[in-house]
Amino acid sequence: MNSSSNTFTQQLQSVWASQGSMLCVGFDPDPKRLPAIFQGRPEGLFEFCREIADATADAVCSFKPQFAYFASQRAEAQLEKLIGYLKDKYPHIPVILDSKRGDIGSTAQQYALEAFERYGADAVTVNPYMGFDSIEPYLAHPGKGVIVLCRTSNPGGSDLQFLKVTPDGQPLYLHVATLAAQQWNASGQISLVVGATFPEEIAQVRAIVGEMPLLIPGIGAQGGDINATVKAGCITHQPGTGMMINSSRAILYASAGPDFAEAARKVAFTTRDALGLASVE
Ligand SMILES: O=c1ccn([C@@H]2O[C@H](COP(=O)(O)O)[C@@H](O)[C@H]2O)c(=O)[nH]1
Repeated sequence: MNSSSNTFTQQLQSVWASQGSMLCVGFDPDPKRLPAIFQGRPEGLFEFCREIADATADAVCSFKPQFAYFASQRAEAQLEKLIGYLKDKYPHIPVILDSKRGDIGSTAQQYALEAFERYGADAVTVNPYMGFDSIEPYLAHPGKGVIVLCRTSNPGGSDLQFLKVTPDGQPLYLHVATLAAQQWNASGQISLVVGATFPEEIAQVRAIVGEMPLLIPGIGAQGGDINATVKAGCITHQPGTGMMINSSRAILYASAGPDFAEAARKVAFTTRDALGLASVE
């Protein structure tokens, strides 16, 4: 099925149904952790990620390359090639560029072109700290997904996200969820990032945003609880939908040996099945 004319949200709806998966595999290729056969190769990051994609594609609802792992290695061309490969070979699987952009409108326009035209991503992560005019330029790209940081998975996220910011004492992350649901999402392009490390907050956000898709990092290497996450983020009448639950390092580095792809596939399927089971229990 070619889904290039579908919106990000439509792509998600069909991939949740066709793949029966809420797993998002993240590409965070750390040169120091690549299996030996990829070390020192000019396109080692691309080749490693391609093997992981081919090994896990039938277990996922989305792929999420992390921009920093490519940019730090002067490997943006490999990121471009990877996303091109994913879109050609797996057009039904949405690709999220995780670059967490945030800047004034004129610069945000350039970041939006970078994500959607240079890289051809279906969605991009953005930081809402600079307000709606820093998010609007991404929404000018019809059908593309704009995934706004809300309650991040890291411990330091509480430093700012827990601050009470409204007269009735709403913390910042719930205020972001409220703005996203009530003011920013007229076009239906917005999703939110909520960490699996904070299931109570996932449930609070879900109560505010209805059926809005949630990108949930934090299972696997960060130790988030799969059952608690799925129960907190589920859409009651549509089990198996509503979430892209990301795992990067636990899948990428399941083995550092020649069996790395097979090991990644095994972890991806075990994770997909655990997510599926939790959604129907
Ligand atoms: O709150 C956030 C937002 C983004 N991330 C990103 O997700 C992956 C997590 O990787 P793991 O190896 O599965 O821990 C990574 O790319 C982060 O940049 C996040 O972890 N938390």
